[in-house]
Amino acid sequence: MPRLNSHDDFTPLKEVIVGSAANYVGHDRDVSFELFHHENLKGFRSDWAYPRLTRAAAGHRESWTIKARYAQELHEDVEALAATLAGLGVAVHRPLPLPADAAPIAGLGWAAAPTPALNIRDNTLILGDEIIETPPAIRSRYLETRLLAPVFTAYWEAGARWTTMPRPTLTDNSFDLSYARDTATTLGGPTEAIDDPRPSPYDVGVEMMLDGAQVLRLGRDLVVNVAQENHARGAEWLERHLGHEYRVHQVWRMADNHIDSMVLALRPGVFLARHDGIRDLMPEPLRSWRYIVPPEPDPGTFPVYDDYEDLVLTSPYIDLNVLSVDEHTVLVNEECTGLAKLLETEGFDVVPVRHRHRRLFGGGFHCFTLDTRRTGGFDDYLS
Ligand SMILES: NC(=[NH2+])NCCC[C@H](N)C(=O)O
Repeated sequence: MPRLNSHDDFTPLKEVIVGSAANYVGHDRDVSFELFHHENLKGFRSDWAYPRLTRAAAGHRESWTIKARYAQELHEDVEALAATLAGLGVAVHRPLPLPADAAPIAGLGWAAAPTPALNIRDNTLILGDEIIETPPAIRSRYLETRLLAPVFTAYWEAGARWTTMPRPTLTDNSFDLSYARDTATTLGGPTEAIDDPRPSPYDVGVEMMLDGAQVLRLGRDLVVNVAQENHARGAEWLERHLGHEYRVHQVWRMADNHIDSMVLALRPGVFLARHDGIRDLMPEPLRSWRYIVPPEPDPGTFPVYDDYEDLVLTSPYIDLNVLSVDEHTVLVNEECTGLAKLLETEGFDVVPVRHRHRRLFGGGFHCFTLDTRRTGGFDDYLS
């Protein structure tokens, strides 16, 4: 195994981990899930269609089944993504697949059904030669990085540093609700009301939670999205851990959590951004970069889902979540022709890749991958 080296999202990609969609059967709609996906779920009208789910408020686990056809199609698309990357000469590593009959996992005072290591950008941050497992905010994802342990072990054996941020207990009282309160139209819903935390003997107060996908990596500069106190504590940990070598730029509420469908760096000096206002939310030294803004998403390019049965977890801007193979080559959803054309006009080579159910499973190509070796170094892109 060569050495872990990944400082950015755009220098030539040599090795990557591609997530696994195997056995993605459903979601446990507990308080941690409802809160994390609040922005996309708040408009979801199932609260009156599924009164039976109010049972969850009494402490039952409620699971939400994903239609087998969608899970199968997702699995096909993810396997094809891995094959495309391998075809481009990138060494592809994979997590362990979630077993078909995975038993629920348990923490102190809770249990949740695990989901596969699919959106692997979320729970790990690669900074140079260091693997940092970040503290999950969703209970069902608590052990997700264990499915990556064989790959991480191989990198560790080849000299990587391997760190785990403090693990949260994830009781109801661990969560800062302020972002959801400030932005929501309704709180709670069909399952567990997020603004009615139940006391637990394991309560430790508001905890550190930060996903790798809240961090944009640019060599020695990191842009970290902070939307509430859980994130602020995670960002503070990162600053103390990294010391003075890195410049950590906190941005306030660019998104509810992940920023990789808001802004991605395509090459030094060029961002892909959801809208031009992103520029003003970025740290001052990055406002002079060029911001490429794709055309508004075309609703006709998404599969038609059932309003009541299919949980839509992402915004229609999810196709902005591209993956760069180098400073000229970008993997783009084949349905997103507007974005592909624009990137071609800008001088990029576009590799179209199929990904049908990006709205059901929370991510696009950037979310589903974790680049472990690129040629770029600990560079200063601001000077
Ligand atoms: N790393 C990820 N899972 N990113 C996905 C972010 C999706 C974002 N919440 C949206 O609705 O567009």
